[in-house]
Amino acid sequence: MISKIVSEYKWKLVFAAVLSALSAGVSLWLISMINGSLAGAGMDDFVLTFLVAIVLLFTLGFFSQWLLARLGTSLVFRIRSLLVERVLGTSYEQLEKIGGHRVHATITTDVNSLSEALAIIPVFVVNLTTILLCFSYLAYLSPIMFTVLFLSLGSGVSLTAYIMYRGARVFTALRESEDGMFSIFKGMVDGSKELSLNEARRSFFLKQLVRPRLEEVKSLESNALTYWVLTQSWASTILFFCLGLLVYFAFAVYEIEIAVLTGFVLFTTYMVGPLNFVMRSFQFLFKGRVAYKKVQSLSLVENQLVDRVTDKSDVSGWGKISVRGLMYRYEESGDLSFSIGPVDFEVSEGEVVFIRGGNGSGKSTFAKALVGLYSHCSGSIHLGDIEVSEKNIQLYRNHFSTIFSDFYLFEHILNSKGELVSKVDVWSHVERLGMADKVDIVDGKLSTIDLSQGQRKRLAMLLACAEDAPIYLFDEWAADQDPIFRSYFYRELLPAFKADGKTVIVISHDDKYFDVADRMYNFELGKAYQEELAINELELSSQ
Ligand SMILES: Nc1ncnc2c1ncn2[C@@H]1O[C@H](COP(=O)(O)OP(=O)(O)OP(=O)(O)O)[C@@H](O)[C@H]1O
Repeated sequence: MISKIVSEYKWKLVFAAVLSALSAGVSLWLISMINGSLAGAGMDDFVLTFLVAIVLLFTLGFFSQWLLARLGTSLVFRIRSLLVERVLGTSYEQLEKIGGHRVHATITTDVNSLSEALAIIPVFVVNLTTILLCFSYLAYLSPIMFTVLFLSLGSGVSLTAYIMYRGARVFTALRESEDGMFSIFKGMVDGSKELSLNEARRSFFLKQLVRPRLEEVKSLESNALTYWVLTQSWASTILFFCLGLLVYFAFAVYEIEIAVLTGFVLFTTYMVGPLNFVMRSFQFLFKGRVAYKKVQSLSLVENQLVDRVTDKSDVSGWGKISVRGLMYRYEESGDLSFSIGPVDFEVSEGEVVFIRGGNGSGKSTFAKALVGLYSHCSGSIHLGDIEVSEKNIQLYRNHFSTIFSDFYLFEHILNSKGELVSKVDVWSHVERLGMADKVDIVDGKLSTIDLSQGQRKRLAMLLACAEDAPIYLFDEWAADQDPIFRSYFYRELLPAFKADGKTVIVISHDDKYFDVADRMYNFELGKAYQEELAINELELSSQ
């Protein structure tokens, strides 16, 4: 991802670096001009040349800084966009493994660190070049004095490098700890009801979870900052130490012309700025490196088709979905890892299929695998005669509209082509779902989603109906409905969907309505059993 961004911004980065280098070059020119005057060079053209240099310094300095500021904001925009595209392109399975809080932390924290590091690179290179130019000039001025400067500065910089290395390790630990902090913040927002209500839990949460974690972050942060402040102060100190050494050397050890010594003093003093910048940059570069590793560790996938839309109503005539020997295991350490399968399952076009089973028996896990959310399954899924594979998985997924028990209700209502619906097209669904007096649809958007859980589920069904996919999958949808609407769902809505040619897969604990099913599967400990006889039994019970 970074190489892609760097190649996109290559010329802008180079241009900013060239402008900054020219600006630094003009500064050096000014200093050598002043040094020349101090050494007794003529003053004939001094004023004019000096003024030209000053104007150049301002113009180049302004444009290089302005360009870099714009570059910084463009980089944040580009990295953020790319990262969002990658999150959207990455499978649900992978995101579930990563954890929402880590993705969120990366989008907010790592993007800034990465763009800061990238934006600083041109100025870093320029300052480093300035230091090298100063060195070359000083080496030319007096090789012996330069050797003294180089050796003293070199040993100081080696010590700085060691301090920075230690500091970088703290930054990695700090970033890991921040992930934990974001997870706690997520719990605080998601669990605000429970925390507001329950004093003991709130106190435990604050004392045992929040404070220790914040303390840890604070201590790591101040540790890291100590290293950087140490580096900064050391960089300035070492230069002045070198200056003193040079003066001592020039007078007491080795007789040096005063003009040469002035040159050394001027240039070494000038180097304080660039050297400080280079030292300060390491903090951002190290942070950027940690952020880069963090982004890489998420294994987000580049997906060129992330904004493609296929008309869902075009995916008809599929006949039958046949699942054979499907197995899936959650990645977890130890013996506690749950797995489903081998599962054999079938659903034909126009059927209403029920899935039942105890809590934790694997119904939702199977449903996610069935609709193509879990790709690392063994066994096979056939859509008609076609085997579902990596190549056609999105086409397969387009057959489904789902409402899982942990669904997210989006505000915008889209049709099968992914366009915003008009109110007249979907209002009959709103009425059918008993929501006409609760919401309106304005420009394809729900007027409100601040509703009860049962009502939000009805709106989720409205969104599913608007999408017009051939297969609906409802995971314990009726669990939050009142008895009247629950009965309406099983007795009226499901048959109506079937009459409209839809295929419906329903995960349900409502044994009172199992007679609605054309086919029924029972899950136990991750295994599925088709129940032919149970329907007859339930028909009796419902009479
Ligand atoms: N994200 C996950 N990571 C790891 N394991 C999981 C995850 N989600 C579920 N499991 C495991 O899978 C098991 C089955 O969960 P699943 O949600 O499929 O059950 P279910 O039959 O739908 O239950 P319920 O009727 O309570 O909704 C759980 O007991 C748990 O061990």
